[in-house]
Amino acid sequence: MQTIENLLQELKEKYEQLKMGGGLKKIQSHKAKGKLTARERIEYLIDKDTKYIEFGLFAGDGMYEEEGGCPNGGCVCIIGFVSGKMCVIVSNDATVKAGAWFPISAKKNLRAQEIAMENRLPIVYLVDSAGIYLPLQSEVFADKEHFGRIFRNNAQMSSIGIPQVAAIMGSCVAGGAYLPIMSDYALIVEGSGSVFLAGSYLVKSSIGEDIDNETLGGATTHCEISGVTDNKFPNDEACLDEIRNIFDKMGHFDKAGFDKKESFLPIKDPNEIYSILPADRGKPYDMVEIIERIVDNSEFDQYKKGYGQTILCGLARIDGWAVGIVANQRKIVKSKKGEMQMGGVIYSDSADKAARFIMNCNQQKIPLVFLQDVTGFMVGSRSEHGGIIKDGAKMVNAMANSVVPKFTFIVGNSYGAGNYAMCGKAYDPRLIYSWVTGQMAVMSGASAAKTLVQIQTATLKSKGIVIDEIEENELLDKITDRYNSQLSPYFAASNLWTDGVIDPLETRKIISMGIEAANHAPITKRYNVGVIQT
Ligand SMILES: CCC(=O)SCCNC(=O)CCNC(=O)[C@H](O)C(C)(C)COP(=O)(O)OP(=O)(O)OC[C@H]1O[C@@H](n2cnc3c(N)ncnc32)[C@H](O)[C@@H]1OP(=O)(O)O
Repeated sequence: MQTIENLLQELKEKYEQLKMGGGLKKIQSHKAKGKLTARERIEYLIDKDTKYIEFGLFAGDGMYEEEGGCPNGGCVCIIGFVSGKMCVIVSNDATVKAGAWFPISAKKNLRAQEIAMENRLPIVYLVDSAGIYLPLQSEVFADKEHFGRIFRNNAQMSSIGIPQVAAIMGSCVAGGAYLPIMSDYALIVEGSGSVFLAGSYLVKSSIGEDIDNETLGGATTHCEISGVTDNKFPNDEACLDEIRNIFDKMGHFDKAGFDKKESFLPIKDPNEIYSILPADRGKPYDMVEIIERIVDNSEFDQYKKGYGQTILCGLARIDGWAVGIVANQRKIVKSKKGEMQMGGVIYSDSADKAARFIMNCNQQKIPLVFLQDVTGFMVGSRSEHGGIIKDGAKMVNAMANSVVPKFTFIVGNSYGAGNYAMCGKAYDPRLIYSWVTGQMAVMSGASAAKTLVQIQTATLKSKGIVIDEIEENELLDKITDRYNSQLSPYFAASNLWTDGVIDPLETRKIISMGIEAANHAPITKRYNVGVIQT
């Protein structure tokens, strides 16, 4: 059983390793060309001593070992501040296969554009990419959510008024050439920046023309002959300074109007979260104790405290922002009818309460925060006959149709339909992070194995094959191991089912910056839950 200290150490080590992108040797040869690395470009560009959120750090981790790997999904993405303006920054990492796009790179870039669009944040592209990763072209080229979607988004973002600023700081090849040129600004660095639909090798092979890449599509060519780029800069720093100038003059747009007051730290020590969370995921604990270590002044104003107690709902402030919190209670509780309810399980009454609370938050323009530690909805005849499906559906309906921004944190388990009802990735949380203690799957390894073994032995029996206890146990172990390897928060983050894995102490910052980002996008849609089962 992993202690939280071990899990935090694992996070630290993974972060240190992933920060190195394509590795030391590749960084050295990249810098020898006079270029800053993807991370250095971001560090130089953003306002000093301001907070930022990185998303997609774990994208592709462990996914393409046979290809040499694609750490960080081949680009670094953050939400941060440039000249006082909040924005999304996407910085290609040319130390990873010359910044070529793996399938997961497409997913990550689309996520960055989605964050910019949902929150109406300006976006900066620091381009240094060889275009599609050719050996995997069939997985990244032609489908709806593949490479082409980026330029469709460039066009749509432009039409809805989202500023896009691009700097060509390395190669920008083939289809990728559209990205900077479809932005409002296309800056280019002399010597290292180049942009063309086909490089010199392809030009030679297709039309027989002999030309070098710089003459074909370098900074001077595009600033003085084709007019494709706006201005050239002698080095990365000068180009990044110009982006800061552009942001400095950018105007301010309407806000959503979420409520913010003076910020107060929790009175109860947030470090105590580490000791409240049990290392054994099956053990109960009081989620109120966790919430009180996240919210301002440790003040959590519970809604219907005595009813539907396996879900906690209530209002609070986080860094001054008003929030509505929906959290799974892991304590064993006694229902109003006197029955004992298991912590972490959603019952009819808790789903019913949460649905109503979510509706209230929408009515009052209060952003929602979901804290997941859920094993699913209650099973069995008592629950089914009590209509759990319609109460669960009501909660899903209220949450899915929410017009206020939602933020999700996987504190512990995230299993089954509990993941859905508690605003999993499919329900458009503006940001979704897993704590190091998070685990996500359709069910736990042990439950899945028991279920699958029952199905498989029944199938074999129907064919006249009976397996003995030893064989059954081997099957059980095999399935449990496979499920457990996929439960890890890093597996989810590598697939971009979440935006990352965090130390619980980062939760306040992510919620605060997430609401600040969301405040850039006025709510234009009326809350309408459609048909609700009563
Ligand atoms: C929408 C349609 C498209 O996007 S088609 C994309 C077509 N792309 C291309 O033709 C670009 C091919 N690449 C190049 O011309 C050069 O790599 C450029 C971008 C000029 C960079 O050169 P340079 O800095 O010297 O790096 P390098 O060539 O040593 O490459 C480093 C490692 O990356 C690899 N690489 C490069 N491009 C791709 C690619 N598109 N697909 C797959 N792998 C690519 C190189 O093979 C090299 O790999 P390794 O480090 O030797 O393992």
